[in-house]
Amino acid sequence: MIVNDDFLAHTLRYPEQSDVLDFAFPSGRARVEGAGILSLEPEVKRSNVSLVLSVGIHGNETGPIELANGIVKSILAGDLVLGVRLLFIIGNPRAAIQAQRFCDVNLNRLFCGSWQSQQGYEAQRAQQLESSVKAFFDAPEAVASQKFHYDLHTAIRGSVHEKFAVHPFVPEEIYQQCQLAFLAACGIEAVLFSHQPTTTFSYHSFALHNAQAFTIELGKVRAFGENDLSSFVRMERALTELLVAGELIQDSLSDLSLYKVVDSLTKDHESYQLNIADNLENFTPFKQGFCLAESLVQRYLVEQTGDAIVFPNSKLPVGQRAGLVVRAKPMSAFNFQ
Ligand SMILES: O=C(O)CCC(=O)N[C@@H](CCC(=O)O)C(=O)O
Ligand SMILES: [Zn+2]
Repeated sequence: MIVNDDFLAHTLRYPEQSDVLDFAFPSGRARVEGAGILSLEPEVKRSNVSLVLSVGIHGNETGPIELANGIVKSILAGDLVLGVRLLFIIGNPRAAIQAQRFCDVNLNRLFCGSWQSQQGYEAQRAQQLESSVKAFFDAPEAVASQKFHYDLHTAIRGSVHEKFAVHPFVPEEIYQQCQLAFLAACGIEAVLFSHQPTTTFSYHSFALHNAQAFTIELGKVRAFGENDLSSFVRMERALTELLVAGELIQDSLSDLSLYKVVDSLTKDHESYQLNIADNLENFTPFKQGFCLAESLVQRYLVEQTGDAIVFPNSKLPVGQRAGLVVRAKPMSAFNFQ
């Protein structure tokens, strides 16, 4: 089996690959650790960054897969010189082939060991991804480097802010200004600050590996070949600069909209429903007292005018997250270092 420069094509061709494959590329050495998992070690010594770049954790979120695969292709072909350590992950190859969000269960709820109480393809996949990330961040080469994980997604709905990021829950509430300035340079318009730990992939890398880690939403879900790659140019430029020069390019924070997550909605009963239109956009605000969700168990009333919903979804099993309620905050409400 030979890996050519197109790792996406390789992954879709061999979605069940379990063999490890080592090969050289013009600026370093590569290892396919399993289906959709490619680690790249640059030739340059003392790389100052170890970056996990994951895409397609949800199989049908193809825009980020095409974007990141294009950059990795340029590195493998020798058109870009890799300057940092990279673990490139195409998260859910089986679901990507089926053009589905997932096969058995939502992969992005199975990290931090949650896969242990689940069965099926995604449970096995979460275990495999956790161990690849651990090996990557625990490697001796990572010791002196900064650890980053950017987990790229696209949203099911349209959004008032087309591109936005989810910041992991940080108990001490002190945030890294240079990461937010990097997100701004990537073309991110809004950041949500989580209010509690989760079992998402990015939270896992933050909590277990002390990485600066974010879920990044780059627009709306579209099929392979239907993405407008020109909408990713700022993200592409910022990632390329990071991969080649090890630099987080910076943009002013002044255009970023900041939100605190105030509640996580949970589907608490089969009768659970969200009282919103199917085409309502993420970040649409509500009036105080609006009954946003209800079931035979309870009702959720909006606490404050302006509170908005992100990721609303009630077509999921009881017990799962049905959306995040967020509240806009001024920059002065946050502490940065
Ligand atoms: O649009 C949606 O409803 C889902 C888009 C998506 O997959 N978002 C991530 C966010 C993860 C996080 O909260 O950090 C997810 O739901 O897994
Ligand atoms: Zn997703």
